[in-house]
Amino acid sequence: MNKLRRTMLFCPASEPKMFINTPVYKPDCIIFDLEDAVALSEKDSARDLLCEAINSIDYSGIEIFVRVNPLYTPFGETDVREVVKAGVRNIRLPMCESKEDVKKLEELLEQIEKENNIELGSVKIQCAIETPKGVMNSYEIATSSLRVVAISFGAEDFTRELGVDRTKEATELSFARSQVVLSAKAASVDAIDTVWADIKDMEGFIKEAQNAKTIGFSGKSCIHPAQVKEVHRIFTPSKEEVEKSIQIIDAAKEAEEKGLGVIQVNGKMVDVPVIKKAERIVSLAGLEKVL
Ligand SMILES: CC(=O)SCCNC(=O)CCNC(=O)[C@H](O)C(C)(C)COP(=O)(O)OP(=O)(O)OC[C@H]1O[C@@H](n2cnc3c(N)ncnc32)[C@H](O)[C@@H]1OP(=O)(O)O
Ligand SMILES: O=C([O-])CC(=O)C(=O)O
Ligand SMILES: [Mg+2]
Repeated sequence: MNKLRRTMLFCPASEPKMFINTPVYKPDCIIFDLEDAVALSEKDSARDLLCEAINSIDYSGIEIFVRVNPLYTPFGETDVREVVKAGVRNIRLPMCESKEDVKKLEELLEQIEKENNIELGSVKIQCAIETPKGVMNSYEIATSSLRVVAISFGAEDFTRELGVDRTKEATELSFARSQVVLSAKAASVDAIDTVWADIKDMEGFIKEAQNAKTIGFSGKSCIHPAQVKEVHRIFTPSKEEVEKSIQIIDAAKEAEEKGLGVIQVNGKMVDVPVIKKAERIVSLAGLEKVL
């Protein structure tokens, strides 16, 4: 864990006013979208606009991704070529279904890097898993290239492909979301949960974000600025959690010095997994500057 990816705020590349404002909301990452948020007739102009603007805005440390169109569409390859030449170093690949999809993007990136004197391997990939086939292949996707830094789940396309409605209870998503988390963890990459489309339903959004944290996601995609601060609150360890973790780590150190194994802190057993979890919380808090 060395980069915070709690929030990925989507912003349509066809909306210059919105994309100038995105850093104001301080998401950990911004995803400029050239795919589904952009009308077919606007694809070329949105790409041009984004490439023009990307270097003139101060994103002050926010990680920038661009969601390109899939490589099987007439826009995908040009999207990748132009945004990488404009300086983008993170691509979100939508509708990713197999390791071959990643390999195709990897070959294209290698070619673009060579042609433009860009360090080989410097462009990273986030694979969006949003079909049943993608879910079934999520581990091979996550391990298909050293460039893959994260995999994300997309519930809107997933439910479309499954032929069901997306419900607020999200029972139709539970297996797939957990599978994406397990594949990401097994591959040591980040797992990013899906967007919540009902921007007026904050209660539903918060419930889903809390569940995302509970089942192991590293963060959640957002579509509206109001969602960003809620995800940060949920995914940031609280002061109490950090204090409790420090207490556990200190007690474990003392026990080790005394040659003791398992101990108890505040009536709860503390052994190796508990200590490791406490260390993870403290390290996360360090990244998030809670300490
Ligand atoms: C299934 C998928 O593929 S999801 C991914 C693709 N979808 C997207 O990228 C959509 C991203 N989100 C949006 O485009 C917008 O939030 C919308 C269209 C849904 C709603 O936008 P609005 O009607 O403007 O919402 P609202 O009035 O609440 O916005 C409040 C302010 O936040 C800004 N804002 C809203 N969403 C965003 C965003 N994603 N990024 C930056 N700014 C935003 C608005 O411009 C507005 O700014 P202002 O007060 O200066 O005028
Ligand atoms: O990746 C996401 O969360 C958004 C998306 O494309 C989908 O849900 O189909
Ligand atoms: Mg989608």
